Parts: sequence; C-alpha cells; structure tokens
Amino acid sequence: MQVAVGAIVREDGRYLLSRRRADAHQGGRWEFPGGKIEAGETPETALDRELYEELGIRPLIIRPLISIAHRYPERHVRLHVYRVESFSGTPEPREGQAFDWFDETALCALSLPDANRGIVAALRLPDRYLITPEPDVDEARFFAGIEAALRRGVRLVQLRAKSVDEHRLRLLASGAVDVCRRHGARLMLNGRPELARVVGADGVHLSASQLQTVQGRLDLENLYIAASCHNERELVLAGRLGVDFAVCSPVRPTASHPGAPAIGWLGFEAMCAQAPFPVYALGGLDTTDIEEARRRGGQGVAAIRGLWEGGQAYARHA
Ligand SMILES: Nc1nc2c([nH]c(=O)n2[C@@H]2O[C@H](COP(=O)(O)OP(=O)(O)OP(=O)(O)O)[C@@H](O)[C@H]2O)c(=O)[nH]1
Ligand SMILES: [Mg+2]
Repeated sequence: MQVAVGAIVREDGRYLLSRRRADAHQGGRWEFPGGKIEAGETPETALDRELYEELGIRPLIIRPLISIAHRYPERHVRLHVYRVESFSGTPEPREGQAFDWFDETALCALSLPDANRGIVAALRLPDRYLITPEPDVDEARFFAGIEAALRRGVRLVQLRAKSVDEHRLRLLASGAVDVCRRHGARLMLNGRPELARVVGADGVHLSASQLQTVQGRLDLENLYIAASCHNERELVLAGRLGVDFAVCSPVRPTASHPGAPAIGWLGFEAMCAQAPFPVYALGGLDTTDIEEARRRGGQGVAAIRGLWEGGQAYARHA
C-alpha cells in the first residue's frame, strides 16, 4: 500500500500529529497526517487531498523527506514522507480525530506506528555529516578545524581516528565532545560504544566490519547508532541492528579509499529506497551535492575533505 504522509511544521518548530482512531490499523497511536495514494494520484496530489480531507488545510511548500517501506504483519506499506513547510488554512479535526503540536522532545516520547522511527530520525538530522580527517600530531589545529566547520553550520560530526591508540582516542573524543557541545552539535564516535558513553558522545558510528560482528538489536539507550554501508547486504545488517542512520559509499571514487568500486548516484538511490532510516551519501562529495543526494532519496552528504576547511591541505591522509 502506497501512502502519502506530511510532517507539518509550524514556525516554532513544532510538528502536527493526529491520533489514529482506536479501531484503525495501528489504532490509538499518533501519526503524521496522510493516507493512501489512490489510482491516478502522485504522492504530492494525494498528500494535498488527504491534508484537506483530514485537516482542512492546503500544503503550499513541501519537500521530500524520506521514503520508508515497512512490513506490518497484516500489510506492507510504503510511506512517501514530505516535510510541509507552509500551508494555508487553520488545521481542524475534520474526522473527529485528536491532534496537537509537538516539539522534537515530545515527539520522541510519543507512541508512533513502527514504520515511523525513520521519519523522526530524518526530522532530527541535518543535511550534512562531517567526518574528521585523520588527526595529526597538532591537536590544537585538529580541534580548530572542527570548530571552523561548526562555525560554517555543521551540526553533526563523526570523530574518525583510526591511527591512534585507545588513550589518545579518548582524549581526542573528550575534546571533540566539548567543541561540539559549545556549538549545539552532536558528536558520533567511530569506535566502541563503551568509549562513546564514557566520553559523553551523542552516538556511536559502526564500521561495516563492526556491523558483521554484532548479533541482534543493539540497545544503547539514548545513544544514536550509525553505520557505514557499501552494499544492500550491509544495509540489511544495519536495519537488524536498529541503526538511526547510515552512510553509503563510495558514491564517487575517492582518494581515501582508492580501488573501492563506486556505487554512483543510481546505486545510492537504490540503497535509499531500501533503507527504512535516513542515509547520507559519501565519497568525493561536498555541499554542492546535497541537493542531488536529496533528490535521490537521501538525507544529505557526509564528507571528510568536502566539509573540512581548505579540505586538501589538512586531509592529505584522509
Ligand atoms: N497517515 C499515516 N499513516 C501511517 C503512518 N505510519 C504508518 O505506518 N502508517 C500506515 O499507513 C497506512 C495509511 O493509512 P491511513 O489509514 O491514514 O489511510 P487513509 O487516511 O486513506 O485512511 P482511510 O482508509 O481511513 O480513509 C496505515 O496502514 C497506517 O498504519 C503515519 O505516520 N501516518
Ligand atoms: Mg489517514
């Protein structure tokens, strides 16, 4: 079943959710307004009709947010989710449903249909994900590089330091957490979950090889979990583990991973269609590629040199 769904956002950043009728599929849970796409409709025209039928409003500015396929025991759905950034009219419950506006924190505490986890993640994540170049001996310069990226608007950072020992990684991670905190940004640690917790990181980023070793769902309470994926098999593993988002690479050939076959934009698009969570495109990309990544169904781009000031100079070994 194809479904059009709207995450309607107000100027104060709150989202409108309705409560599903008790007797409906996923009854009693909160949902983003929307409904089944009928024959002859596009997801956009269905969204327009549904929002009018359910709330008496007309979407004016919408942008694709994420597309999610989900199998409930009794039906399969594909949700085509849009962020509705402006609309005309005043929402009213035309079908007698309860509805309310929720900020991000309240949204995370609601009971939503199982398919909606990826929608909430997509709403909370930015369109760019900085991966740090391998740090050299000059730590001050390394932190200044992170800070410069944060000043340019980066809000999500992965500390990736493969060449350092555990002791130094811990120092670097603590420093990176501090810098990110000051700018209201989140830090993902490429490393062990226990270390992420000790240093106060916001999440842990798993390499594709770590993905192979984890059995079942990984429950790290309020830590974000992300993973690096290079093919559809790894995406499946990431899904089983319950990641919040993934990075798919390499979209283009890169200097940091010579010889790795590029997946190209078509490969990236196929991976986005499969993933029930947000996906960043990685590999030879920078901010000028964000729009393309979004057109292909992604959350945005992840980059080392593409998001690092002066890129080439520092990130020579990255
Ligand atoms: N509208 C909406 N549907 C969702 C969400 N998440 C989710 O899994 N779904 C599923 O997508 C399907 C969409 O259906 P719907 O019941 O809203 O469809 P509709 O408005 O056309 O309903 P109707 O048949 O009562 O007229 C349901 O199976 C529902 O459980 C969500 O956030 N919003
Ligand atoms: Mg509906």
